[in-house]
Amino acid sequence: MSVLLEVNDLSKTYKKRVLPWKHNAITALEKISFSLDSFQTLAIVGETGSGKSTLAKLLAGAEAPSTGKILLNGQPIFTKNHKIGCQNIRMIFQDPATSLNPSVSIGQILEEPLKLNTSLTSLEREQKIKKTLARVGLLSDYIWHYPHMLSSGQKQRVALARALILDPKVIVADKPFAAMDPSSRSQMVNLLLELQQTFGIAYIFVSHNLNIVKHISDRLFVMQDGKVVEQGKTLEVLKSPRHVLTQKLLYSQQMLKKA
Ligand SMILES: Nc1ncnc2c1ncn2[C@@H]1O[C@H](COP(=O)(O)OP(=O)(O)OP(=O)(O)O)[C@@H](O)[C@H]1O
Repeated sequence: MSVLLEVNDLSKTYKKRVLPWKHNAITALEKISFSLDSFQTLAIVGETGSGKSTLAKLLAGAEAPSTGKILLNGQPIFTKNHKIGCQNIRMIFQDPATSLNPSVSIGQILEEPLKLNTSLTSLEREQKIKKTLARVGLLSDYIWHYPHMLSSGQKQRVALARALILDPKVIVADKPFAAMDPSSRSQMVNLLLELQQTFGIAYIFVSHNLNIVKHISDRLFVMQDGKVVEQGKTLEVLKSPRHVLTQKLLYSQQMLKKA
């Protein structure tokens, strides 16, 4: 049987205009290959500008890769069938304040992916929205709320509901807790773990927070300058980091804790 997600030689080079007639190539992500199964979480950490968000965006189909393929259950997605990719790999962004349209109600935000990707009737969509809100711990009344009426933790739950609503196999979360207070953050971590246990979702989790990464992930990639410089089982990498960058990240996290 094939693995859930297989990534082969995925890379991204951006062209940046430096003069009106001249572009420089920026390799945001060098060729990367890996696989991930249901119930697994891969965490990605690294320095600022190391290519973490680029990898997340490529995996979620938000950007086209320069090279490489993404296979889901052995089938190429995004290149051949964008819709299957969009349904099965969903993304949660860093800042729900900007990723949720402020002029649209929560009900409409959650209905949009259903309208675009399913043939559910209006009543079925409403039922699915209420069920999904309950799954993320929000009352069905939230359908009538607007993003500005919610706390940052509630907004991120709505963003999670929007990701969950199509019953995806993979969720890519790009620094999803960066704008949250520690208590809402730990509630969200527990919620993500619960959802994984129940639905077998695979997570790709980009973060700067090694404590969360330690708690939530099975495997870890450490990135620098568009390359994975260290990888392995999360607990082993964090216990005996071999690369100097991993050691540096651990050291700065420990210093932050002491401060
Ligand atoms: N649309 C773009 N056009 C040009 N360059 C880009 C673009 N997006 C990212 N880059 C460049 O690619 C590199 C990797 O950026 P990326 O956002 O993936 O890093 P990151 O590891 O997620 O950083 P951070 O942790 O600060 O969010 C950086 O040099 C960045 O400037």
